[in-house]
Amino acid sequence: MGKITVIGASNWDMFTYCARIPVVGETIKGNDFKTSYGGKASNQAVQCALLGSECVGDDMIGKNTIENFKSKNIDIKHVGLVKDVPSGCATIIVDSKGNNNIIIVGGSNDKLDQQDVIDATFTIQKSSYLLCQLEVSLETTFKALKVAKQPASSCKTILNLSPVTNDPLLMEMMEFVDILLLNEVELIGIAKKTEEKIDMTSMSTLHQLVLDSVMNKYPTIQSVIVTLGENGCLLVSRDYKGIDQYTHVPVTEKVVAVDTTGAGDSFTGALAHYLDQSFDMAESISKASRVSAISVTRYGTQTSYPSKSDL
Ligand SMILES: Nc1ncnc2c1ncn2[C@@H]1O[C@H](COP(=O)(O)OP(=O)(O)OP(=O)(O)O)[C@@H](O)[C@H]1O
Repeated sequence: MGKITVIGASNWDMFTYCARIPVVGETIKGNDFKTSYGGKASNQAVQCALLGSECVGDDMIGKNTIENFKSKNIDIKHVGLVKDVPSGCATIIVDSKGNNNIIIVGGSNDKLDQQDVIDATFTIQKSSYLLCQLEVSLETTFKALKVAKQPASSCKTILNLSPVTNDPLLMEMMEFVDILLLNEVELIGIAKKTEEKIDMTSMSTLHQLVLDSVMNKYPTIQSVIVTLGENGCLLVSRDYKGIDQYTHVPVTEKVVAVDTTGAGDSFTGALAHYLDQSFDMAESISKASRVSAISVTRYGTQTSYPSKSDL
């Protein structure tokens, strides 16, 4: 099996748990406060590593975070410390149903640039998968995707479209993506639709949105996976059943969610791990769903992720 390289952000997550999310100008009492290592790239690398994959991090963070990566056997060759810049951090408010609101301050993550990617060229091109998100500068992510798809490289690219943006650069980036992973809100975001007008529970409606906003526009994208929370995932793939059909992969077991923060990252990291282990797409999705279902039954982001021995 190859290596999985993850490029993007690492944060210090601060969780406030409360009965409901306050409205603007309101002060309420919370029930609990917890902290955890977070950030989309960092989360995805940790979930890959907990399942047994060899991972390379590529971001800029604090000393404790580097220790956290080391303790998970993540290769930190390309992880850097930036002087005089605070680490990225996320303030997360979780209500009693497990729903959340998040504010992210980029800090050192905003310093990750194209030169950092160029320095990691050899590592990226020798990897089986490159995992990217949209939490660091688009130019940096774009560069990483281009490096991965150079003729000398056989690295496959997975882009997790989060947090979603309608920056025109994103349209150019899509040409370098093999697998696009997004949730239903992000799908509506790139389709430039409004949620109220779409029946989100209809798989055929979501399938049509995937065709119109991704598959018919970007012929290089092989597969699109839309994560649907407790409703599982929708897969549309050129190399699975063809794009005229969709596959709905429901969640394998019903669970009681206490905190869904980072479920998407758990799913993304696990998916890369199982694809790298040569499971086919539908099987990898089903296995990744099981991993992320466990993560929503526990509090926090990385603190909620299961390892191989928990499965
Ligand atoms: N309540 C749940 N029960 C079982 N599985 C769940 C539940 N919520 C999420 N999952 C699993 O996690 C996957 C990802 O969840 P979701 O679609 O909520 O991602 P997301 O919106 O990107 O999450 P986040 O942005 O909070 O990280 C789902 O496809 C599903 O497999």
